Amino acid sequence: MSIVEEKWPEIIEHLRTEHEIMSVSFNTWIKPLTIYNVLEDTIYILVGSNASVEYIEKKYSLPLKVCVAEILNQEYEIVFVSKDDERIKPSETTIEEINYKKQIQSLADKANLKKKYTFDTFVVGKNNEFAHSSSLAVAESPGEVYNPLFLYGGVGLGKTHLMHSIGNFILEKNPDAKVLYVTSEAFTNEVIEALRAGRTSPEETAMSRFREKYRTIDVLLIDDIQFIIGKTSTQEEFFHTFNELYDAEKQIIISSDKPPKEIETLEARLKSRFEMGLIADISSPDYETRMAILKKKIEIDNLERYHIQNDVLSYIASNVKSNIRELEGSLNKLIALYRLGNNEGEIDIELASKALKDYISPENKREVTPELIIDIICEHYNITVENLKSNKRNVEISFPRQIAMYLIREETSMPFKGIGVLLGGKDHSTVKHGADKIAKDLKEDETLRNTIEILLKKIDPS
Ligand SMILES: Nc1ncnc2c1ncn2[C@@H]1O[C@H](COP(=O)(O)OP(=O)(O)OP(=O)(O)O)[C@@H](O)[C@H]1O
Repeated sequence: MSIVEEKWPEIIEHLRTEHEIMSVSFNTWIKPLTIYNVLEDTIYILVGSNASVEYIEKKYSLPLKVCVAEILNQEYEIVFVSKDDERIKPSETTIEEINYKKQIQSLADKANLKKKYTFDTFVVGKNNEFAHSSSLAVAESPGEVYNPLFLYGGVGLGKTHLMHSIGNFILEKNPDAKVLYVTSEAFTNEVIEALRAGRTSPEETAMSRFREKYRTIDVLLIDDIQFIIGKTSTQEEFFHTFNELYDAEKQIIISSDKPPKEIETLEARLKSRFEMGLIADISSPDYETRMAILKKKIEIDNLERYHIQNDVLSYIASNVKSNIRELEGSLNKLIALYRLGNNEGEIDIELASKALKDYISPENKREVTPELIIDIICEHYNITVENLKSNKRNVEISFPRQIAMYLIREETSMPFKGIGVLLGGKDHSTVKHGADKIAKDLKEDETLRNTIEILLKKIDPS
């Protein structure tokens, strides 16, 4: 049973309470809905024979999408289908294809790979063509051509996307390959945990399990290596992992914000290892590439129905220049604003300029604002901003929320009261308690210190 099916009763209950759906409506429209299938980021929902797909789509598609994201912490497209819909009468081959896709999906989950990041969805421009072709070569012949492959470039320019594309490509061609994508934060935290467990248990089983896990991999992708730098024990562990994998001709792919020689605190022996393979950089995209990326995103996310005109896209592409994550964020914000305004009229430049307000400051320089901190925390923990601002108490949400309280307080001059308002109406004492708790835990908890250090570098990379 997929996680979506497992959580379905909770999702519709959440929909019922959040949207105050009357029981007659709930029983007529929502209760009979069943999950037909979940493929990648799309949930196919079967509508009962007495209901109209169009009606349910119009009325409940968006609220349901939001509830799914809130409960599962992941966004899905929702597609309603009726029993006689062509899409659910698969031929023999499509059943096979579906099963194959499901198998690949579960392998990708194990490898920590996001299925949406593939070479097909990556737009190639002058800024990234070398990194792209090197990545493709590595994906086609892992361990054979460029080892290690070292990708570097500024924030939000597609390094992670390319790494996942390599991993997904390899798994698609060879489902038996042992692929593992890991951020250097996760790697560091695993080292810290294994060392801690080793100190309390004499057999040091945690450390040997850690080594066993990392040294039996065929393809190791390690993202944002700059964050392990300066931590002796982690560098040491990484050095040994690297050597073992390299000697066994296993593929290693590393990303960083700088080339190895410019990472000052990187140990010389690691620097020279990284320089043994191929180093490829990604720079900021030019205008044409930015336009192509916006168009690709419209295609992938099925946003054609908003009929966004070229002049509006061009306005976004001309103003958001140096970070593709922000380019995508501007488009999402534009659509969110349009929906909030009851979808009236056309999406025009005036609306686009409102959407861009948070993304560009006068000199196109990024300021450390509370909103930026919230965006970074949500992305880091893979949760939605709505969830962060909600009143949910589960630790997956409440912990990042407390981190937000702490970091906004530390990094901006916003008072507790203002932070509370920004975080969905929390009161002064809740915010103070959250921020104080993180400050206190930081003194004892090395893993938390590592995480906060990384978040701070993401907030202000300079
Ligand atoms: N060439 C591209 N084509 C399509 N989408 C892209 C491209 N480059 C980046 N993106 C998108 O931009 C967003 C940010 O990219 P990504 O997370 O890969 O950046 P990054 O370089 O790893 O950033 P960070 O330094 O923060 O780790 C992602 O949603 C990604 O899909």
